[in-house]
Amino acid sequence: MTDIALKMPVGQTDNNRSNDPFSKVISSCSFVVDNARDVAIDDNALSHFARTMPRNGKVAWQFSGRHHYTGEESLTLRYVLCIGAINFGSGYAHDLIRSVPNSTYYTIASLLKDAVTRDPEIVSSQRLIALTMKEVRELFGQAGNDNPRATELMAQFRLSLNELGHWLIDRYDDDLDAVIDDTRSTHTMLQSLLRMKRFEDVSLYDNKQIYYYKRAQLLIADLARVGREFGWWNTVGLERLTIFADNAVAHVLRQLGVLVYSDRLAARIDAGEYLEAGERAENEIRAASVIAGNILQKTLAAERKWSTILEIDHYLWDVSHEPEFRRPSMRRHMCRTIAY
Ligand SMILES: Nc1nc2c(c(CN[C@H]3C=C[C@H](O)[C@@H]3O)cn2[C@@H]2O[C@H](COP(=O)(O)O)[C@@H](O)[C@H]2O)c(=O)[nH]1
Repeated sequence: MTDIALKMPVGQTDNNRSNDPFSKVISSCSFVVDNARDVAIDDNALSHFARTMPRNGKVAWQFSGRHHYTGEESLTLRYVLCIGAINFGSGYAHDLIRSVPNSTYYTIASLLKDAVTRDPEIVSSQRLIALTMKEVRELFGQAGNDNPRATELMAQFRLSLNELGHWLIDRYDDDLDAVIDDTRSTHTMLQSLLRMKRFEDVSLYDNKQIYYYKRAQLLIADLARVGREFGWWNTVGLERLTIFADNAVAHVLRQLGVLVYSDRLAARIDAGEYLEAGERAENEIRAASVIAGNILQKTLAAERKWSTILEIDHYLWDVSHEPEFRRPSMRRHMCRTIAY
Protein backbone atom coordinates (compact mmCIF):
# COMPACT_ATOMS: atom_id res chain seq x y z
CA MET A 1 0.00 0.00 0.00
CA THR A 2 1.33 3.44 -0.82
CA ASP A 3 1.74 5.79 2.08
CA ILE A 4 0.59 9.28 1.31
CA ALA A 5 3.48 11.71 0.80
CA LEU A 6 2.67 14.63 3.04
CA LYS A 7 1.63 17.60 0.92
CA MET A 8 2.28 20.38 3.41
CA PRO A 9 4.65 20.28 6.38
CA VAL A 10 2.97 22.40 9.05
CA GLY A 11 5.24 21.95 12.07
CA GLN A 12 4.95 25.58 13.25
CA THR A 13 2.60 26.41 16.08
CA ASP A 14 0.79 29.67 15.54
CA ASN A 15 2.12 31.31 18.69
CA ASN A 16 4.58 30.59 21.45
CA ARG A 17 2.22 30.35 24.41
CA SER A 18 3.22 26.70 24.78
CA ASN A 19 1.32 26.02 28.00
CA ASP A 20 -1.82 27.72 26.70
CA PRO A 21 -4.33 24.89 26.11
CA PHE A 22 -5.34 26.14 22.65
CA SER A 23 -1.70 26.34 21.57
CA LYS A 24 -1.21 22.81 22.89
CA VAL A 25 -4.02 21.66 20.58
CA ILE A 26 -2.41 23.31 17.55
CA SER A 27 1.17 22.27 18.31
CA SER A 28 0.30 18.66 19.16
CA CYS A 29 -1.97 18.28 16.13
CA SER A 30 0.77 19.81 13.95
CA PHE A 31 3.10 17.08 15.24
CA VAL A 32 0.62 14.42 14.13
CA VAL A 33 0.14 15.98 10.69
CA ASP A 34 3.91 16.24 10.21
CA ASN A 35 4.33 12.55 11.06
CA ALA A 36 1.16 11.20 9.47
CA ARG A 37 1.32 8.15 7.22
CA ASP A 38 -2.35 7.85 6.24
CA VAL A 39 -3.81 11.36 6.14
CA ALA A 40 -2.53 14.49 4.43
CA ILE A 41 -3.83 18.01 3.88
CA ASP A 42 -4.05 19.06 0.24
CA ASP A 43 -3.10 22.73 0.19
CA ASN A 44 -4.59 23.40 -3.25
CA ALA A 45 -7.97 21.97 -2.27
CA LEU A 46 -7.79 23.95 0.98
CA SER A 47 -7.07 27.21 -0.85
CA HIS A 48 -9.95 26.51 -3.24
CA PHE A 49 -12.29 25.87 -0.32
CA ALA A 50 -11.15 29.09 1.36
CA ARG A 51 -12.13 30.97 -1.80
CA THR A 52 -15.53 29.27 -2.16
CA MET A 53 -16.70 28.57 1.42
CA PRO A 54 -20.19 30.06 1.84
CA ARG A 55 -20.24 32.68 4.58
CA ASN A 56 -23.22 31.94 6.79
CA GLY A 57 -22.00 33.46 10.04
CA LYS A 58 -25.56 34.34 11.13
CA VAL A 59 -26.70 30.70 11.05
CA ALA A 60 -23.52 29.58 12.81
CA TRP A 61 -24.32 31.84 15.76
CA GLN A 62 -27.85 30.56 16.31
CA PHE A 63 -28.42 28.05 19.05
CA SER A 64 -32.19 28.16 19.30
CA GLY A 65 -33.91 25.97 16.79
CA ARG A 66 -36.62 23.36 16.62
CA HIS A 67 -34.40 20.66 18.13
CA HIS A 68 -33.09 22.75 21.02
CA TYR A 69 -34.67 23.87 24.27
CA THR A 70 -34.46 27.63 24.64
CA GLY A 71 -36.73 29.24 27.18
CA GLU A 72 -36.06 30.48 30.70
CA GLU A 73 -32.40 31.50 31.01
CA SER A 74 -31.18 29.18 33.78
CA LEU A 75 -33.04 26.22 32.32
CA THR A 76 -31.56 26.94 28.87
CA LEU A 77 -28.10 27.12 30.42
CA ARG A 78 -28.59 23.79 32.18
CA TYR A 79 -29.85 22.30 28.93
CA VAL A 80 -26.79 23.52 26.99
CA LEU A 81 -24.42 22.18 29.67
CA CYS A 82 -26.14 18.78 29.53
CA ILE A 83 -25.93 18.68 25.74
CA GLY A 84 -22.23 19.54 25.98
CA ALA A 85 -21.67 16.72 28.45
CA ILE A 86 -23.29 14.09 26.20
CA ASN A 87 -22.39 15.51 22.78
CA PHE A 88 -20.93 12.21 21.55
CA GLY A 89 -22.16 8.94 20.13
CA SER A 90 -21.43 9.32 16.42
CA GLY A 91 -19.86 5.85 16.49
CA TYR A 92 -23.10 4.41 17.83
CA ALA A 93 -25.25 5.85 15.04
CA HIS A 94 -26.12 2.39 13.70
CA ASP A 95 -26.88 1.01 17.18
CA LEU A 96 -29.44 3.58 18.28
CA ILE A 97 -33.12 4.14 17.70
CA ARG A 98 -32.92 7.67 16.24
CA SER A 99 -36.06 9.83 16.24
CA VAL A 100 -34.37 12.35 13.92
CA PRO A 101 -33.25 10.50 10.79
CA ASN A 102 -29.54 10.76 9.96
CA SER A 103 -28.61 12.67 13.09
CA THR A 104 -27.57 11.30 16.44
CA TYR A 105 -26.99 14.81 17.67
CA TYR A 106 -30.43 16.15 16.78
CA THR A 107 -32.06 12.98 18.15
CA ILE A 108 -30.39 13.51 21.53
CA ALA A 109 -30.91 17.29 21.52
CA SER A 110 -34.61 17.09 20.70
CA LEU A 111 -35.34 14.28 23.18
CA LEU A 112 -33.65 16.22 25.96
CA LYS A 113 -35.64 19.29 24.89
CA ASP A 114 -38.87 17.29 25.24
CA ALA A 115 -37.79 15.98 28.65
CA VAL A 116 -36.86 19.45 29.97
CA THR A 117 -40.14 20.85 28.67
CA ARG A 118 -42.07 18.08 30.47
CA ASP A 119 -40.03 18.20 33.69
CA PRO A 120 -37.57 21.12 34.11
CA GLU A 121 -36.26 19.51 37.31
CA ILE A 122 -34.76 16.64 35.27
CA VAL A 123 -31.67 18.82 34.67
CA SER A 124 -31.32 19.99 38.26
CA SER A 125 -27.91 19.02 39.63
CA GLN A 126 -29.40 16.67 42.21
CA ARG A 127 -31.39 14.80 39.54
CA LEU A 128 -28.36 14.62 37.22
CA ILE A 129 -26.31 13.05 40.00
CA ALA A 130 -29.05 10.53 40.77
CA LEU A 131 -29.98 9.56 37.18
CA THR A 132 -30.55 5.82 36.79
CA MET A 133 -29.93 3.72 33.67
CA LYS A 134 -33.68 3.20 33.32
CA GLU A 135 -34.25 6.97 33.31
CA VAL A 136 -31.44 7.61 30.82
CA ARG A 137 -32.67 4.94 28.42
CA GLU A 138 -36.18 6.42 28.58
CA LEU A 139 -34.85 10.00 28.26
CA PHE A 140 -33.00 9.22 25.03
CA GLY A 141 -35.51 6.89 23.40
CA GLN A 142 -33.59 3.64 23.93
CA ALA A 143 -35.89 1.92 26.46
CA GLY A 144 -36.97 -0.61 23.85
CA ASN A 145 -33.51 -1.04 22.32
CA ASP A 146 -31.78 -4.24 23.44
CA ASN A 147 -28.66 -3.58 21.34
CA PRO A 148 -25.80 -3.86 23.87
CA ARG A 149 -23.98 -1.02 22.11
CA ALA A 150 -26.93 1.29 22.72
CA THR A 151 -26.87 0.27 26.39
CA GLU A 152 -23.12 1.01 26.40
CA LEU A 153 -23.74 4.54 25.10
CA MET A 154 -26.56 5.16 27.58
CA ALA A 155 -24.23 4.11 30.40
CA GLN A 156 -21.69 6.65 29.12
CA PHE A 157 -24.38 9.35 28.94
CA ARG A 158 -25.36 8.59 32.52
CA LEU A 159 -21.76 8.89 33.76
CA SER A 160 -21.35 12.21 31.93
CA LEU A 161 -24.57 13.68 33.34
CA ASN A 162 -23.70 12.43 36.84
CA GLU A 163 -20.29 14.12 36.52
CA LEU A 164 -21.90 17.37 35.34
CA GLY A 165 -24.19 17.42 38.37
CA HIS A 166 -21.23 16.99 40.73
CA TRP A 167 -19.24 19.67 38.88
CA LEU A 168 -22.04 22.21 39.18
CA ILE A 169 -22.34 21.62 42.92
CA ASP A 170 -18.68 21.09 43.84
CA ARG A 171 -17.25 23.85 41.64
CA TYR A 172 -20.06 26.41 41.53
CA ASP A 173 -22.18 25.59 44.55
CA ASP A 174 -24.94 25.19 41.95
CA ASP A 175 -24.84 28.93 41.24
CA LEU A 176 -25.39 29.42 37.50
CA ASP A 177 -24.41 33.10 37.66
CA ALA A 178 -20.93 31.92 38.62
CA VAL A 179 -20.91 29.64 35.57
CA ILE A 180 -21.95 32.58 33.39
CA ASP A 181 -19.10 34.63 34.86
CA ASP A 182 -16.65 31.96 33.75
CA THR A 183 -18.02 31.93 30.21
CA ARG A 184 -16.57 35.42 29.77
CA SER A 185 -13.22 33.86 28.95
CA THR A 186 -12.65 30.83 26.73
CA HIS A 187 -9.45 30.09 28.65
CA THR A 188 -11.18 30.19 32.04
CA MET A 189 -14.13 28.13 30.83
CA LEU A 190 -11.88 25.52 29.22
CA GLN A 191 -9.88 25.10 32.42
CA SER A 192 -13.12 24.80 34.36
CA LEU A 193 -14.66 22.21 32.03
CA LEU A 194 -11.46 20.17 32.10
CA ARG A 195 -12.04 19.61 35.82
CA MET A 196 -14.55 17.06 34.52
CA LYS A 197 -12.42 14.06 33.55
CA ARG A 198 -14.81 13.07 30.76
CA PHE A 199 -14.05 16.29 28.92
CA GLU A 200 -10.31 15.43 28.95
CA ASP A 201 -10.12 14.74 25.20
CA VAL A 202 -6.39 13.91 24.97
CA SER A 203 -4.82 11.09 22.94
CA LEU A 204 -1.36 9.54 22.52
CA TYR A 205 0.58 9.45 19.23
CA ASP A 206 4.21 8.29 18.98
CA ASN A 207 4.30 8.60 22.79
CA LYS A 208 3.34 12.29 22.60
CA GLN A 209 0.15 13.72 24.15
CA ILE A 210 -2.22 15.04 21.51
CA TYR A 211 -4.85 17.56 22.66
CA TYR A 212 -8.25 18.01 20.97
CA TYR A 213 -10.62 19.12 23.75
CA LYS A 214 -13.43 18.74 21.21
CA ARG A 215 -16.50 18.66 23.45
CA ALA A 216 -15.12 21.29 25.82
CA GLN A 217 -14.44 23.69 22.94
CA LEU A 218 -17.80 22.97 21.30
CA LEU A 219 -19.58 23.62 24.60
CA ILE A 220 -17.71 26.93 24.96
CA ALA A 221 -18.93 27.85 21.46
CA ASP A 222 -22.51 26.88 22.36
CA LEU A 223 -22.35 28.89 25.58
CA ALA A 224 -21.20 31.89 23.52
CA ARG A 225 -24.10 31.29 21.10
CA VAL A 226 -26.65 31.15 23.91
CA GLY A 227 -24.92 34.04 25.67
CA ARG A 228 -25.63 36.23 22.67
CA GLU A 229 -29.32 35.33 22.88
CA PHE A 230 -29.47 36.13 26.61
CA GLY A 231 -27.22 39.16 26.60
CA TRP A 232 -24.38 37.74 28.71
CA TRP A 233 -22.39 37.58 25.53
CA ASN A 234 -18.89 38.96 25.79
CA THR A 235 -16.75 35.88 25.67
CA VAL A 236 -13.15 36.90 25.11
CA GLY A 237 -10.81 34.58 23.30
CA LEU A 238 -13.25 32.92 20.89
CA GLU A 239 -10.62 33.37 18.19
CA ARG A 240 -8.47 30.87 20.17
CA LEU A 241 -10.89 27.99 19.55
CA THR A 242 -9.81 25.22 17.19
CA ILE A 243 -11.92 22.90 15.02
CA PHE A 244 -14.11 20.57 17.11
CA ALA A 245 -12.54 17.35 15.81
CA ASP A 246 -15.35 14.88 15.19
CA ASN A 247 -16.08 12.55 12.27
CA ALA A 248 -18.53 14.82 10.41
CA VAL A 249 -16.07 17.69 9.82
CA ALA A 250 -13.36 15.26 8.70
CA HIS A 251 -15.86 13.58 6.37
CA VAL A 252 -16.75 16.85 4.63
CA LEU A 253 -13.09 17.89 4.37
CA ARG A 254 -12.32 14.52 2.79
CA GLN A 255 -15.14 14.84 0.28
CA LEU A 256 -13.87 18.35 -0.57
CA GLY A 257 -10.41 16.86 -1.26
CA VAL A 258 -8.86 18.82 1.60
CA LEU A 259 -8.08 15.68 3.61
CA VAL A 260 -6.50 12.90 1.56
CA TYR A 261 -6.53 9.39 3.02
CA SER A 262 -4.07 6.66 2.06
CA ASP A 263 -5.49 3.79 0.01
CA ARG A 264 -5.34 1.46 3.00
CA LEU A 265 -7.18 3.88 5.32
CA ALA A 266 -9.79 4.73 2.67
CA ALA A 267 -10.36 0.99 2.13
CA ARG A 268 -10.94 0.42 5.86
CA ILE A 269 -13.42 3.30 6.19
CA ASP A 270 -15.25 2.61 2.93
CA ALA A 271 -15.63 -1.04 3.96
CA GLY A 272 -17.37 0.15 7.14
CA GLU A 273 -14.57 -0.89 9.49
CA TYR A 274 -14.68 0.95 12.82
CA LEU A 275 -11.50 2.72 13.91
CA GLU A 276 -10.20 2.30 17.43
CA ALA A 277 -10.16 5.47 19.54
CA GLY A 278 -6.52 6.56 19.80
CA GLU A 279 -5.13 4.46 16.92
CA ARG A 280 -2.72 6.23 14.57
CA ALA A 281 -5.21 6.79 11.76
CA GLU A 282 -7.92 8.13 14.09
CA ASN A 283 -5.46 10.66 15.48
CA GLU A 284 -4.31 11.59 12.00
CA ILE A 285 -7.87 12.26 10.82
CA ARG A 286 -8.74 14.39 13.86
CA ALA A 287 -5.43 16.29 13.90
CA ALA A 288 -5.58 17.05 10.17
CA SER A 289 -9.11 18.46 10.64
CA VAL A 290 -7.80 20.78 13.36
CA ILE A 291 -4.80 21.95 11.33
CA ALA A 292 -6.80 22.36 8.12
CA GLY A 293 -9.25 24.53 10.06
CA ASN A 294 -6.38 26.57 11.52
CA ILE A 295 -4.81 27.15 8.10
CA LEU A 296 -8.24 28.01 6.66
CA GLN A 297 -8.84 30.57 9.40
CA LYS A 298 -5.45 32.19 8.73
CA THR A 299 -6.00 32.15 4.94
CA LEU A 300 -9.37 33.86 5.30
CA ALA A 301 -7.90 36.42 7.70
CA ALA A 302 -5.05 37.18 5.27
CA GLU A 303 -7.70 37.92 2.65
CA ARG A 304 -9.49 40.06 5.23
CA LYS A 305 -12.40 37.61 5.23
CA TRP A 306 -12.33 36.98 8.98
CA SER A 307 -14.15 33.92 10.20
CA THR A 308 -14.04 32.36 13.65
CA ILE A 309 -13.48 28.65 13.94
CA LEU A 310 -16.99 28.59 15.40
CA GLU A 311 -18.33 29.69 12.00
CA ILE A 312 -15.98 27.50 9.93
CA ASP A 313 -16.69 24.44 12.05
CA HIS A 314 -20.44 25.04 12.04
CA TYR A 315 -20.48 25.26 8.23
CA LEU A 316 -18.52 22.03 7.84
CA TRP A 317 -20.63 20.18 10.43
CA ASP A 318 -23.95 21.54 9.23
CA VAL A 319 -23.29 20.76 5.57
CA SER A 320 -22.42 17.16 6.51
CA HIS A 321 -26.16 16.59 6.84
CA GLU A 322 -26.84 17.67 3.25
CA PRO A 323 -27.63 14.94 0.66
CA GLU A 324 -24.47 15.77 -1.32
CA PHE A 325 -22.42 14.56 1.67
CA ARG A 326 -24.67 11.64 2.55
CA ARG A 327 -24.50 9.53 -0.62
CA PRO A 328 -24.24 5.78 0.23
CA SER A 329 -20.77 5.69 -1.36
CA MET A 330 -19.56 8.29 1.10
CA ARG A 331 -18.71 6.80 4.46
CA ARG A 332 -17.40 8.82 7.38
CA HIS A 333 -15.05 7.12 9.79
CA MET A 334 -16.81 5.42 12.69
CA CYS A 335 -15.28 5.25 16.16
CA ARG A 336 -16.97 4.39 19.44
CA THR A 337 -15.62 7.09 21.75
CA ILE A 338 -16.90 9.64 24.28
CA ALA A 339 -14.95 12.36 22.50
CA TYR A 340 -17.34 12.83 19.57
N1 LIG B 1 -17.54 19.62 14.86
C1 LIG B 1 -18.79 19.62 15.35
N2 LIG B 1 -19.32 18.47 15.81
C2 LIG B 1 -20.60 18.50 16.25
C3 LIG B 1 -21.38 19.67 16.27
C4 LIG B 1 -22.65 19.30 16.79
C5 LIG B 1 -23.88 20.15 16.95
N3 LIG B 1 -23.61 21.49 17.35
C6 LIG B 1 -24.42 22.54 16.79
C7 LIG B 1 -25.75 22.22 16.30
C8 LIG B 1 -26.54 23.35 16.43
C9 LIG B 1 -25.84 24.38 17.21
O1 LIG B 1 -25.34 25.40 16.40
C10 LIG B 1 -24.69 23.59 17.82
O2 LIG B 1 -23.53 24.33 17.99
C11 LIG B 1 -22.59 17.93 17.07
N4 LIG B 1 -21.36 17.50 16.72
C12 LIG B 1 -20.89 16.11 16.70
O3 LIG B 1 -21.50 15.49 15.57
C13 LIG B 1 -21.75 14.11 15.85
C14 LIG B 1 -23.20 13.81 15.61
O4 LIG B 1 -23.46 14.21 14.29
P1 LIG B 1 -24.76 13.70 13.50
O5 LIG B 1 -25.08 12.28 14.03
O6 LIG B 1 -24.37 13.69 12.06
O7 LIG B 1 -25.84 14.67 13.88
C15 LIG B 1 -21.35 13.88 17.27
O8 LIG B 1 -20.06 13.35 17.26
C16 LIG B 1 -21.29 15.27 17.88
O9 LIG B 1 -20.31 15.34 18.88
C17 LIG B 1 -20.78 20.87 15.82
O10 LIG B 1 -21.38 21.98 15.82
N5 LIG B 1 -19.48 20.80 15.36
